[in-house]
Amino acid sequence: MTRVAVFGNGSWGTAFAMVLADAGCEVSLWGRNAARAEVVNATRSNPDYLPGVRLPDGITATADAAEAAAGVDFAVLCIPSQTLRENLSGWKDLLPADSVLVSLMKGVELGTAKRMSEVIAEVAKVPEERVAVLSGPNLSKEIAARHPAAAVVACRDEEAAVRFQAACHTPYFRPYTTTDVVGVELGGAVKNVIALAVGITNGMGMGDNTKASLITRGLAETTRLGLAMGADAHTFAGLAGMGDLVATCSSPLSRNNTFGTNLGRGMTLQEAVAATKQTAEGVKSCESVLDLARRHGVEMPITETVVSIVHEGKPPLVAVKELMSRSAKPER
Ligand SMILES: NC(=O)c1ccc[n+]([C@@H]2O[C@H](COP(=O)([O-])OP(=O)(O)OC[C@H]3O[C@@H](n4cnc5c(N)ncnc54)[C@H](O)[C@@H]3O)[C@@H](O)[C@H]2O)c1
Ligand SMILES: O=P(O)(O)OC[C@H](O)CO
Repeated sequence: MTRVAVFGNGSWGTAFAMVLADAGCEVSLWGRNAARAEVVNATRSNPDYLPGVRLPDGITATADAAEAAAGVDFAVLCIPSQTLRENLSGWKDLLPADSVLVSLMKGVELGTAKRMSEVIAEVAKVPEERVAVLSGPNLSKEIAARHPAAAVVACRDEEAAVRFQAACHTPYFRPYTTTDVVGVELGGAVKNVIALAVGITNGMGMGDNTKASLITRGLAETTRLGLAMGADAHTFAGLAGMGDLVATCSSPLSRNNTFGTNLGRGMTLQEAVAATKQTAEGVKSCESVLDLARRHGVEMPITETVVSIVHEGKPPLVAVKELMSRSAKPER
């Protein structure tokens, strides 16, 4: 039987542990809070993150990383992106030498502008063939309700991607494979920034034309960055690109979208942070995505606008006017 450790028992870590268990894996679900792990085992539920959802018997929760990592084929990492480096430093020596490390995270590291798979390879000192990424339109509550959805597993080693695809394939969760790790990770990280932009305009009372324009031009700037970094343009038309943008920018379940809506309605950054119980990766990653864009000489006007509103205190109305008054140009 395939053994998998999921590090991170928040909403996505728990929902994805369900997918793995439904696919027939033996799953250990690690969380830093021992009391929460006990509650999960005793009640077969995670009331803090997925209230009302019954967890399959194939999941065992633990706060002991060594216990979680013992003998696993795959170590799935699902904690806030900015905490990965520190956490993984403590876990790397516990993982079996032939295990594959899989990122479910959708962020870019502040300061280094590194993608999560790069942080994993660097910290765990593993070749990129042992690092995979899963991304796509996967709002955790809908996956936990077993509504049909698809995703992409990306790994430089296609055979490893196919093995993980089999480990998480269920009647309601359909994973595809690709070797375009860069494209899949950028799709996941930048869509959070675009969802903030959509949320902001939504909170300001703007409608669906605005949303569709931001999604489409957001995809254009994501693709520009991706091409500059060696990604495949097709990836951005797929599940990790357009697919995730549509889900995140349309859904009130999205934390990034909701965070943006709160800002657009007039909350300060501090108020919006206080109103957000879970991880909204775009709030920090908008700065690292912009950093990445500048390192690659790529123009990302929507990302720049989001940074100016979220971190530089620019009033949303002023920022939108500036975005719209940029010089006219051909569509590309
Ligand atoms: N929720 C979703 O629908 C969804 C879907 C796809 C991808 N993701 C991505 O998955 C990642 C995790 O998101 P989530 O939704 O599970 O977040 P969450 O806020 O629901 O849970 C985060 C988990 O990380 C833990 N955590 C927080 N700080 C930590 C630290 N310093 N050290 C160790 N653990 C810490 C929390 O206790 C919690 O268990 C993010 O990168 C997110 O973008 C989320
Ligand atoms: O709630 P969000 O904004 O982090 O989005 C969740 C997922 O990434 C959607 O695929």
